[in-house]
Amino acid sequence: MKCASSFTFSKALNFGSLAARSLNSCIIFPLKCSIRTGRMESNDNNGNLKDNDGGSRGAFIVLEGLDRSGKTSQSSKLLSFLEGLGHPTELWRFPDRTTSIGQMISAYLSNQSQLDDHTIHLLYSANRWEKSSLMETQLKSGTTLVVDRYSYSGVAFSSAKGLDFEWCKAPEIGLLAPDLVLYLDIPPEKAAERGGYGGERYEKLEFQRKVAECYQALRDPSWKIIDGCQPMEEIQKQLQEIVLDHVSACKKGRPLSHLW
Ligand SMILES: Nc1ncnc2c1ncn2[C@@H]1O[C@H](COP(=O)(O)OP(=O)(O)O)[C@@H](O)[C@H]1O
Ligand SMILES: Cc1cn([C@H]2C[C@H](O)[C@@H](COP(=O)(O)OP(=O)(O)O)O2)c(=O)[nH]c1=O
Repeated sequence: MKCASSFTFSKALNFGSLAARSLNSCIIFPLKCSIRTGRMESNDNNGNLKDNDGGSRGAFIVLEGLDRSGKTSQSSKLLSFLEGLGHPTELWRFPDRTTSIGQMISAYLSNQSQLDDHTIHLLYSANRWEKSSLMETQLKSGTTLVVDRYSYSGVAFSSAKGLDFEWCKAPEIGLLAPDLVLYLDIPPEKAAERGGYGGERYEKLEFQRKVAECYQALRDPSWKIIDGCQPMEEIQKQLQEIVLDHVSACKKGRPLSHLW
C-alpha cells in the first residue's frame, strides 16, 4: 500500500485534535431515533431508588460491513429490540451528513465535489470527532448507542484506495472505542445484487472487493462476524443474543476505552 508523502503522521494527528477542539463547541444535531438523557437509577440495598454514579453506562455498539451488507436494516431492528427491553438507546450513523462537515462528505460521495483522498479521509475522521463529546455524554448518561459505521469504515475504505494503513488509523487515535463491533460478512458480489448499487462513489464491485480485504486486515478477535447472507430474521436473532451481554456489562460499570 502506498505511503502518504507530503502529509505527515503528526499533521494528521494535529488535524484530528484541532477538529475535535473547534468542532466540539459547535451546535450539534445528532441523527437519532430517540433521545433519552438523564441519570440512570437503580435500587440500593433497601430497595430505594438511587442515582447510579458508579460507572454504570450505556453500551457503544458498532455495525460494520460492505455497502448493502444489511447494516442499516439491522441497526434499526436492534434499536427496537433494546428499546423494547427498556434500555435507553439511540441510533447513530457515520458519516453524519447533518453537520457542515457531513454535508461536504455527502457532496463528495454523490460526485458533486472532488477531494484529495487524504482530505476526505480526514473529513470523515473530523465528522466522528465533532460527535465524540456528545457520544461520551450519552453513554455516561446510560444511553446505549447503536452506530452504523465508525472508524473501521474510515480505515477500510481509505486504505482500499491505496492510502497507507497506519496513516489511515492515526486520526482516529483517542476516539472512544466501541464495546462491540458487529461485522456483517457478505461477499461483495452478493451485496451488489441487493437492490443494485446507487450512484454513490464507492458503490462499485471492484472497489468493494478491495474494501472487504482491508476489513480483513483490520479485524481483531473481539469482532463478532455474522454471516450477512442469512435471512434478516436469523441475523437479527444472533445480534440480539450477542448485544445483551455487552449491554449488561456496561451497566455494571465496564470502563470506556479509546482507539486503538
Ligand atoms: N439479510 C438480508 N437478506 C436479503 N436482503 C437484505 C438483507 N439485509 C438487507 N437486505 C436488503 O439489502 C438492501 C441493503 O440493506 P441495508 O440495510 O440498507 O444495507 P447497508 O446499510 O449495509 O447498506 C436493502 O434493500 C435491504 O432490504
Ligand atoms: C464512516 C465512513 C464511511 N465511508 C464510506 C462508506 C460508504 O460507501 C459511504 C457512505 O456511507 P453510508 O451512508 O453508511 O452508506 P451505506 O448505507 O451504503 O453503507 O461512505 C468512508 O469511506 N469512510 C468513513 O469513515
